[in-house]
Amino acid sequence: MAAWLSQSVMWRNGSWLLQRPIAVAQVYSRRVGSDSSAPGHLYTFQDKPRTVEDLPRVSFLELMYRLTFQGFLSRIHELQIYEKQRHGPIYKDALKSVCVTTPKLLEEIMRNDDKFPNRGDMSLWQEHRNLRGFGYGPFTENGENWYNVRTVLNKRMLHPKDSAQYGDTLNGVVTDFIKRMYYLRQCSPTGDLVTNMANELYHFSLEAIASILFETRLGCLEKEIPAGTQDFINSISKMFSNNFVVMLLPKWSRGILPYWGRYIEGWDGIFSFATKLIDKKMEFIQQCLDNNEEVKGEYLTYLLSNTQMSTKDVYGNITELLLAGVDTTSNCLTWTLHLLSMDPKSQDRLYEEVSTFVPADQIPSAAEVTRMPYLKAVIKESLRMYPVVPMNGRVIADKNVTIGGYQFSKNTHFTLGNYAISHDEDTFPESFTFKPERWLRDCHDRPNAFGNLPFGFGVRGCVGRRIAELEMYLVLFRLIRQFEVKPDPTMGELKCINRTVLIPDKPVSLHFVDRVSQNTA
Ligand code: HEM
Repeated sequence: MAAWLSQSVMWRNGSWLLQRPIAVAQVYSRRVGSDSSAPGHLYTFQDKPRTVEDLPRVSFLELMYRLTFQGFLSRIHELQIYEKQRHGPIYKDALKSVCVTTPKLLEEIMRNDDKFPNRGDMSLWQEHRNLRGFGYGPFTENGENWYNVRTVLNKRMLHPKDSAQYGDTLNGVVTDFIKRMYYLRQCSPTGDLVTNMANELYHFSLEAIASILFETRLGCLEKEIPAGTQDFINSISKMFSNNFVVMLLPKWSRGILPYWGRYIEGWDGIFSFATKLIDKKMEFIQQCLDNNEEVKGEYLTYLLSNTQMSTKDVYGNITELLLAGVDTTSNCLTWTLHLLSMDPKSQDRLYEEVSTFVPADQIPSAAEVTRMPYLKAVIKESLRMYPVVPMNGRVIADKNVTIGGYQFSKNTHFTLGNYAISHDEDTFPESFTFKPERWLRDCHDRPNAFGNLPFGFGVRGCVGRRIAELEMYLVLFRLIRQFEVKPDPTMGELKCINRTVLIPDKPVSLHFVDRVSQNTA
């Protein structure tokens, strides 16, 4: 597993998108009639409709018991399913947030979302930006300012035709990754084993997103990873592993205990890496202008030369994009390869598609991969089974809302239990079985779209979605066309744990059997 992920021990309200509990936890006693689990109907025994007071509740002590004695701390995503079984699909959690765990309830929330949707309190991240004079990025910004930021960031990124322009850049990274796979296989005793795929894919994802954001190659796929890049990876680890502790400790302890200092050092390392690359690009653009040359470039050039964004805001935005673009795609790819290795039938079907869609000597284009139904279905099903972001949040601030038949006042915080939702048996029969076919157009019963929203929903949905998908399609296509992926029998059963994102509980080893030498043998 990528070094920083394995070191990262935080549980930030279960989600990397929400970095602090919304309020101090309180212990509640259950009210009479509160354990009904039939949302969507008004309360029949009272004149007034149900309110938040009528919801089933998880107490703080119960939560502590589950995390410690029942071992849910590293399996917080599974706790969603556990609590759903006990309390029904909507309940109040120990941190005063209302949890929803069915596609229908999720849809109700999303359809009532604010004009400027809000995931919750991000003040801890904002504090670092304030301290160092950096602007806020898409995660830390809220309200109208967030909307203005997104209007700029969305261009050249969000629309499929925008992401398609990065096809060649990404293909260059994929080519280097395939070369690295050959090198790693060669180094293994069997000649085809790669022993820490998550780590390899982490480097691939970092190289890929940096090649788009900074329009430069970092060298993460070389035999030796450059020192500066390794410092950046370590800084991410440092920031995340201290984030949770800092969140729990009172502010007065910051000068006494080491965590705050480490947390800030982590952020400083992340920003130092990103700002150096941005400064380099600014110098390049200035040189072009001084020489009366046309300024050509992709994402960063666009932000620096075609928008009104100040330099401190470019620093803030690009750094947050970079942070979001690494462990998300790398983990999804790790799970996808694992699932395919365990399911030869699905892998054969995927191989058939990739080997017939594009001639064997050609590298697929962005347009080609986005037209391949089975390839897309495989990624979608992998994200359903292992949603990279297993829990998300929304604060509905504009208005009072009725969700599942309960009335909620403005500013209610909702926790969206993505993991329980995408394992909802009514929507996904045999929800723990990998079935990419569910997502094919000719499937009779295509599932409710709200059952699987791995990239979120609406205007606040993932800005990197199209780039992430393209990157994953291109690399998966090439890997499966080149190799038959087989499990390593010595690895044992792979379990899923929650470390910010859903990661495997041990390093993933896979055999990559070369299809060409296999066919000619
Ligand atoms: C498998 C890959 C990815 C998954 C599953 C994923 C998932 C998500 C989810 C669930 C959200 C929250 C959306 C919401 O609240 O409705 C989000 C937000 C975000 N993602 Fe991604 N993401 C992925 C890759 C990326 C990449 C590659 C980038 C960078 C290019 C990125 C940048 C962001 C940013 C900046 C936000 C915050 C958007 C905002 O608040 O306006 N993500 N992502």
